[in-house]
Amino acid sequence: MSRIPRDKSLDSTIALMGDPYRFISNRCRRYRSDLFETRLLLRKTICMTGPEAARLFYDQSRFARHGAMPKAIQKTLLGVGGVQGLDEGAHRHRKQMFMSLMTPEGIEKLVRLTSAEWQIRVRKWASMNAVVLYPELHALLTRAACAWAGVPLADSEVEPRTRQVTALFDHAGSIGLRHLWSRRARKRADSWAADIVEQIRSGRLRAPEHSAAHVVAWHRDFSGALLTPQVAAVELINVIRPTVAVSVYMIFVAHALHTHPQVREKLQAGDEDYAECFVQEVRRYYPFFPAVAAQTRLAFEWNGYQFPAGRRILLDLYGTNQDPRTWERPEDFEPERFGRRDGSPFNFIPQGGGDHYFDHRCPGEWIAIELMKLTADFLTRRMSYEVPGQDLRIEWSRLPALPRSRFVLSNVRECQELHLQRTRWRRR
Ligand code: HEM
Repeated sequence: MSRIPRDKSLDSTIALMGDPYRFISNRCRRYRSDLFETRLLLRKTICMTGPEAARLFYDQSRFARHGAMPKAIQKTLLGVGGVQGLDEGAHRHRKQMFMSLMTPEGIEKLVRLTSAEWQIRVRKWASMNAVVLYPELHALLTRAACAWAGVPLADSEVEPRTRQVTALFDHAGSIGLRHLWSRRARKRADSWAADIVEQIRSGRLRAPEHSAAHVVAWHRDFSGALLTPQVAAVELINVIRPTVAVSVYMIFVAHALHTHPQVREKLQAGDEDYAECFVQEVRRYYPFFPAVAAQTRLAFEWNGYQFPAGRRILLDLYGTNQDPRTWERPEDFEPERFGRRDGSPFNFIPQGGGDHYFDHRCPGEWIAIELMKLTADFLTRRMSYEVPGQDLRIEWSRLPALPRSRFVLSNVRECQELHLQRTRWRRR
């Protein structure tokens, strides 16, 4: 039996916060192992990286999610009582509710709504000297996500709701005031969403039948009861918040187009297959979600290592997407690699691994991909712009990591002649 390598420091929380994306893979390289043990927030934690570790992590007979996420993340990013902390039958039943929203028609509708918002913004940006893209995308996506989810949003509400929803993912991983702001935003966003659920149930608000607000408000839990308004609110926000968070990937689409101009030419030609490979490479190459947490249900042995019961486990998402055993020259940005990928659900895991319906893998993966393709389409074919001098270096210690300048555009123009119809959404 081999001993799981132990990190030397008493607690590694500060080291993790300082380099959240490379903390696990750097140490695994140092220990020449796919796993090591450390303490995070004083709790013993086994950190793992790579496709074999990912396959193990998604074995539900060995790992559970309930109680695995630190409270600070529950009180901000995730909310309390949502699908992320459920296990077994209760999880599969709730997950089905999310998957029922991810139909080709549903996703196509969201892409249409987002495209209309992009068009409105491009016209506005054309009258501005400079545009900081990241905050602009927050408002654009909040409008599109709410319209899609059946959540009414008056013009006067757009700004405060955008700030609240954004704080849930943009400030959750911070400490100090930004973290407190995220906690306050969670309380406000939950009470806004709970009110919408109650309005739908009492007949004061009619949400379209297949919209997220309608589906969540009338969803019956495993036991047959309606969700409490508080839990329904968390699940409704579980649709709106991550849709707005696609703004992070959209910024990386812009960043990749700027730093790899040869890619832009290929996208301008309108090759749909290449566009798919491009956004997959953006999701592989750039950092977003560093890791996911679970805990062992029971003691077991794996590859000669003994795992104790009740141990917290962190799976390295970013490092697995960069693992040289799967990816040749992982440090190169090369969309073509996705034309020859094996398609394993455990070696490319920017939004989690395993199965969308049965595991905790992100149900919004197809949304993220389609909204990123839409972004690439706008930035290469439907508008022109310049990228003025700015600091585009990525802030690796931030969660989520972003270019320091948040991507500034100038001289924006709408391309009338390239208003081409997007081809229909197709699931791969
Ligand atoms: C912005 C891009 C996105 C990223 C980087 C992302 C990332 C992730 C990750 C890493 C997980 C956890 C996987 C695991 O625990 O194994 C997750 C779960 C989840 N995501 Fe996403 N996500 C994104 C977009 C979306 C969208 C657009 C939606 C919905 C509209 C969504 C809804 C959810 C939900 C509800 C879960 C919990 C699933 C479960 O526990 O079964 N996400 N996401």
